[in-house]
Amino acid sequence: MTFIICIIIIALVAFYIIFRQAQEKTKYQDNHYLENLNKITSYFDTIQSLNDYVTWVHRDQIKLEYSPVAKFFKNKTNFYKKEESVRIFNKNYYDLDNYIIQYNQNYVQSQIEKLKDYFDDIEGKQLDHQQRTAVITDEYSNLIIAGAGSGKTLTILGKVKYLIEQKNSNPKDILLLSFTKKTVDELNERLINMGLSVRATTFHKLGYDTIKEHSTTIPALTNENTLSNLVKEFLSKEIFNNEEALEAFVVYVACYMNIPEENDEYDSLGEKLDTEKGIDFETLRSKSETDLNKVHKAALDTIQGEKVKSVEELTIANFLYLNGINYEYEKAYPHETTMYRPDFYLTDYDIYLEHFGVDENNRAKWLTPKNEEDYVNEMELKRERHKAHNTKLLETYSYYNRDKILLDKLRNMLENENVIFKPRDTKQIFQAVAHKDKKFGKEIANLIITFINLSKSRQLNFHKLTTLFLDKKKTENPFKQERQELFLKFALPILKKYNDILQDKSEIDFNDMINRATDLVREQKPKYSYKHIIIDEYQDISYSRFNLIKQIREESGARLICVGDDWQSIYRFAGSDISLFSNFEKYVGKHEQLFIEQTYRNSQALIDITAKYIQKNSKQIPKNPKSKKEAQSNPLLFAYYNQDNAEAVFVDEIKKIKEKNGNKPILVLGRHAFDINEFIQLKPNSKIKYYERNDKLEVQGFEDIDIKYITVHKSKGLEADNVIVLNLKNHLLGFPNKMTDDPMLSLLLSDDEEFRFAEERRLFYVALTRTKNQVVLLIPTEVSLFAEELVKDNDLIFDVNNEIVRKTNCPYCITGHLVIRKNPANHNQFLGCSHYPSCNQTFNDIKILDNTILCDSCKSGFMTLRNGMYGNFLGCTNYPKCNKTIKLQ
Ligand SMILES: Nc1ncnc2c1ncn2[C@@H]1O[C@H](COP(=O)(O)OP(=O)(O)OP(=O)(O)O)[C@@H](O)[C@H]1O
Repeated sequence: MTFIICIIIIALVAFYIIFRQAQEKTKYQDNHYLENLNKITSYFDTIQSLNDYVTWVHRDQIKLEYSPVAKFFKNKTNFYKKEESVRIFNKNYYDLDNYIIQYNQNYVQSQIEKLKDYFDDIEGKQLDHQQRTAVITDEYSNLIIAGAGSGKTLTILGKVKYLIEQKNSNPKDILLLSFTKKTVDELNERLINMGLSVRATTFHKLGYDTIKEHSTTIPALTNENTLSNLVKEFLSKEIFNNEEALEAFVVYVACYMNIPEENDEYDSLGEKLDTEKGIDFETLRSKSETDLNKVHKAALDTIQGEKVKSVEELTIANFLYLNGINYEYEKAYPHETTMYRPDFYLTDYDIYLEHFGVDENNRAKWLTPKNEEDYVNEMELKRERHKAHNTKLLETYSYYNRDKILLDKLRNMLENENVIFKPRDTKQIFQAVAHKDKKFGKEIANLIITFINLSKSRQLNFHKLTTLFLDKKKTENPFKQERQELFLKFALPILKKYNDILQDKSEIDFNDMINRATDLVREQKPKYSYKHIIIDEYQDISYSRFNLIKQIREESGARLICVGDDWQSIYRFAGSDISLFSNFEKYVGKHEQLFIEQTYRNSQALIDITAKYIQKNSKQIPKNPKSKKEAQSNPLLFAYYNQDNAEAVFVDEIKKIKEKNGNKPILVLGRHAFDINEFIQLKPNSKIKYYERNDKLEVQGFEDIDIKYITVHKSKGLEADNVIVLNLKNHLLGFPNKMTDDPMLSLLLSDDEEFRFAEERRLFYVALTRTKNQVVLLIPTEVSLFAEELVKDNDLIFDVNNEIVRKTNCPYCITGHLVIRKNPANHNQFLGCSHYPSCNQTFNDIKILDNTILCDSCKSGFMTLRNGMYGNFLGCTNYPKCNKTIKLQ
């Protein structure tokens, strides 16, 4: 029995084995299987034969091509024993992304080694490692992020040369683009010298050529001043025929142009005052009522009219005036003998108005604890005074600014007191003001131009802009909403008029040209042979230019190489949008990011300062620029001047540069073209002469030095042995120019630029990085925020003798400094704050300037010499409120 069972089992096993073998045989001879196995071989051939940088597009093509094979062999580990290749395939295919990453890294490295000698001589220079990597790396989209003076142009030339000579590219298949005629000319000159037949072109030429080729009608390009002339014309004449625009314009300038910010937004009162400096604080009432000035002239000994001390006060004063509510500013409170001047007195209602710098918890955190305590006590005292004399006091607070509800609150409060609003005729106000102040509202002209350029670049017409605004409206605060609404009421008619004019004349502007070209490419889908599109100065890209390139790529499948420096993006006014750079991924998807950080122009000492300075805005891409260049001396120098000695100081700086550097060229840079005028005397024997025709500055006694004067915008891409930067002034039109960063623009930019003066900071960075040696900053009495910041952040690099470092700061507002003043009544000298009247801190003892010791107990007084029973000692100027003393040996 057992035997029989054994036989059966053996037979079953034998049968099973034979069955399995037969099954295996058919399995391995199955055509489908064999086909797929063959494809594995072809897959490996493809992988083995890769001999170029592999883009993700190419990689995905491979993946797609072999996906049926992959599906077939997925999880089929039982094939592994017989066919090792299936195992290897499964491993490789499902890890292809990493495989290609590794492959590309090896490829770049092997090319670097193989082509060492080749890259040792590009235009006679040895490319550095990052430059070589950038040249060889050839993803479908590439962003090469460079530092100033890091050889962007050399890298681009190296790339073109490499593609043609090493990768057999046809020169016609390379589209090389730059923004200005100047940079294109420079590229072409160098390409010719290198014997390369690729030619660079501007975006405009590309747009124009596209239209010429694909359209039957070729419109004329409008004069570049058409828009600015129209804006000027509209604001000075036509606005009077458009009631709604006129009303909006006056209200905007009066109450909305400057945005009040909560004191807590700043580290100190002084920082707020510094930021607001340059704003015209003369009230609308004073500007439109000439009689008022006469009264003021007599009473307050001022010819400057009614000037207030802060943005909030200006907003309140103008709001009252526009609504026909009579007021007196800082009128002495009549019920007491002590001097108390409430901010506003509403004459027809016997109401006082005070704006207090506190938050919702009655705190003034921007002051030192001691000063805060005094401030809050003072507020309480004011309230008690009004209670005692039974006078009505209305209060507004700094925190209203944070929620942007200052004017709303004010309106409610006044209505509750039955104050009657009798809005004045804005046309009359405008005419009166414009008659007296020819510049009234003119600062807005440039903002309107930028606004129109940006909206045209984004192809936002009248309708789309209104929709966009309504969309954003939901998220904006009431003040900003109102502000935008007003702005659009006068900006949109200008935009409409501009488009109408162009249409009537059958003209287009640069933005139209690019947009039209984009539409043509989209509609007609022309065949392009481009394999590479290289964009120089990519940080200046606008939305419309980007779209044109995107469209051309869709038709050509060309690889994109964008080379730029986001730290140097300075053409927002012409429509450029930095988020196309900083959010590259969002616009192009997968891409390779490369850096070139070795700087050949500036010294390491200068880079340390400038890199720290620009990266304070955390939205700038972090970089680690390096230089092998040692500074000969301080890389940054400060030279102070005033109205009377401007010419002499300028000439003296030229002399000093010559003593140090001989006759090497000097580049003088202004924030605005007119900045140089301050140094040129309007008399025949002026020592400085400026020839606009060729940007030449002739300085008496130094005719043998090549000195050029241009604006920082024009200096982009240039370098010089020495650089002088003018107009480091804290003013609306200083450096920073405070008009360029208006929130109206963020409506049109893809990404809000929240950092204060972000565009101007980049502009200043461009100015600082033009030099091969030193930068001299010419600083007038009102020191620019940027110059102050450099001093504050880099105190070690400046001479201790430097005037700015020796200043004694005011302990109340922190950034003001103490200056000697004279009491007109008794002629006694005392110390006052340079921020007076906005900061009215004083000290009687002027010796504080000779030996400044800030009290470490209250931090708001200074230690001064006192006589006591037991001899001399130092005591705090805040005694008796502060008892701090220091014994003297
Ligand atoms: N690999 C290199 N070796 C030596 N010098 C170099 C190298 N690369 C660039 N340079 C030099 O560095 C200087 C700066 O180069 P370039 O003007 O091309 O810089 P950039 O990046 O365009 O500067 P920026 O953006 O500030 O205008 C030039 O004098 C250039 O010749």
